Amino acid sequence: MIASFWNPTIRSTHAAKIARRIRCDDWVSQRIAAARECSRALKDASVDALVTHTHRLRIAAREQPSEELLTSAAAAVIESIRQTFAIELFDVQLHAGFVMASDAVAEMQTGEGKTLSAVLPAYLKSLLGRGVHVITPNSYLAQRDQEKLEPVFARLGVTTGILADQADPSVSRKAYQADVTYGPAHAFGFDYLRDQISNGDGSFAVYDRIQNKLPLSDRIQRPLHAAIIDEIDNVLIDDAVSPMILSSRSDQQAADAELHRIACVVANRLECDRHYVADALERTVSLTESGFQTVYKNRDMAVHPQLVRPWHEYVTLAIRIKAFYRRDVDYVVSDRKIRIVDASTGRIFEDRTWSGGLHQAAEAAERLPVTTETRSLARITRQRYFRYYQSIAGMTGTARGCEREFASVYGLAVQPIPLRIATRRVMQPDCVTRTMAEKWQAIAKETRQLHELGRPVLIGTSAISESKAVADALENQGLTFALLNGVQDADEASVIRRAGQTGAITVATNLAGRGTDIALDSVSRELGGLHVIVTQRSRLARVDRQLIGRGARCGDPGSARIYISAEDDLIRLHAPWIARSLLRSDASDPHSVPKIQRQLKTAQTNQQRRDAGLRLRLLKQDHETATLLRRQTQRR
Ligand SMILES: Nc1ncnc2c1ncn2[C@@H]1O[C@H](COP(=O)(O)OP(=O)(O)OP(=O)(O)O)[C@@H](O)[C@H]1O
Repeated sequence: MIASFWNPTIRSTHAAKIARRIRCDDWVSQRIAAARECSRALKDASVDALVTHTHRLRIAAREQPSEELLTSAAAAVIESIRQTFAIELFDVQLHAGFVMASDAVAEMQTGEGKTLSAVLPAYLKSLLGRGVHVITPNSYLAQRDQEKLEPVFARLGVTTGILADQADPSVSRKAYQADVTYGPAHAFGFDYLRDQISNGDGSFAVYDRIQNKLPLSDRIQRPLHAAIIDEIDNVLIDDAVSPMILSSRSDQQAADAELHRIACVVANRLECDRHYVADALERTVSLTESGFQTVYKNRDMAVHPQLVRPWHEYVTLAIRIKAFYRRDVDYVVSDRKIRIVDASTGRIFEDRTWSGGLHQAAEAAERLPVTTETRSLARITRQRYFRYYQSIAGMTGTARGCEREFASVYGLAVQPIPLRIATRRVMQPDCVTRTMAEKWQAIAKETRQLHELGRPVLIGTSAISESKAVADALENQGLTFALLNGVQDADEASVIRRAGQTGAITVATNLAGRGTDIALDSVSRELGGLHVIVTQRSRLARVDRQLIGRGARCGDPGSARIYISAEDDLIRLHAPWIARSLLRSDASDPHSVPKIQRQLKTAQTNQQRRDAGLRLRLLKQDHETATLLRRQTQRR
């Protein structure tokens, strides 16, 4: 059991078996035709009739899941969506729904209508009455989708719930009692950990829910059954590089606060390569012999009564903060607290802290009160948590490149869904500049030209500091814009609602990079649709593709352009040789652009490989810890 649970070959074989079925064109077209046929019998059915239909399917689901059940479920979903929104589900949406109902990943291009595609698998899995989790990368998308789809499910007699941020356990418990529960991935993971802590036997890392001794009625979650994951590459891959850790938090002043402050002063005196060696990719620092001598010059520090770790570690923490962590990029300061920024979504984590004293080093560097270190109460990797579901499925516009990891880690096959209609997106040639300052000017100029034509423009930046730089450049051009970067008070939903209107200019961090649907008004559609500006290539190509996918959706017109400068993070940190060749050549020479593009793509592929290696290491560690704990428990 444990061996098969961890065996990548068994998982990949399982994925291949599913893939053979869902890749069969005949199977798909027969299912779609049968569902359409069956939905005709339900046309204009009353709510009572639809609820009765669901009731019949629930009985059938308990007896034996079958192809007929799938067809009847699809028919009910088609009809409920038709009655709720007065629209007809497209074939590609049904196709994606069937793929997910078969426990696989549907790769459907951005803007093709994934939100509605998820209704079919969620409805089908809910028929067993054991709860379905519809998991999104963040709370905004969870709430938006639950509000939008609640009437569709209600018409079918299926209840929905939403996991609110920082909700009381009793409120979350109620949300989990619904047939379909929406929420961000971290909320599900942390509720699982909360239940394990209440269980109190500390063995949760090895034994899953079966082992939990807490009565079901006292747990927040029901036993994990089915998960449908939106933006599945973000949830299961990008965010899986670090485990979910539930910790006890205290805002009290740390006993060793003064030591962190002194460490900052010492760190400022040390020189890179002379006193320490820094690895910018791993964000690690090691002291040289000369560094050690300088750090321990004052011998009293080695035996200071408040030390909770060796003195030189305080100094290396302070150096790491100084060298690698940037305000308004990696963290923000608000209410005299450090708040971490999620690099992949641009969101600000309200309740997370760095561990191992790093958070305290950042507080000291920012001259804030230094708080007590959090104590880790429970942890779980995302890989382990999601494997506890009896079935998982998901959807994304960017699964390409992750197929092997999906198969070997989660047993998931990936099925690309054909485009409904050819995209009308015009990719403008990349714009290359030497410096950031030149880039901001070029972006402001292009924005003004498009704004004068009335076209809406979305400028997607990689960090909060960058969004502020763009904002300054636009203000210098006398342009009015909406800023969405997580630190301002603007209501995210209303900014997104206006972003596609004629003449709108929106500057956003990755907050608007995934899942957001920017609707055009009729005039902006006539004028050529949304123009998306990518201010720099991200370290992962999938993040760029998602941002570009905010425009030209569902057959709409639109365009996009990527800006590149020698000072971009991807170049600075991961491919400095590109900066050298860029500075040597004429940046405006169009012949040099394809070469730079190729080099940047290689840098992105290398990053993807490096991250995959990190996740593999984490998985191995997790497996080893689990095996060790299991042996210890058996010996007891
Ligand atoms: N069957 C349909 N008929 C008409 N409009 C639809 C249909 N399905 C979806 N849409 C519309 O298409 C737009 C895009 O849908 P949606 O946001 O679900 O796309 P998506 O694939 O999730 O995009 P992303 O990959 O960016 O998350 C929405 O405005 C939605 O209302």
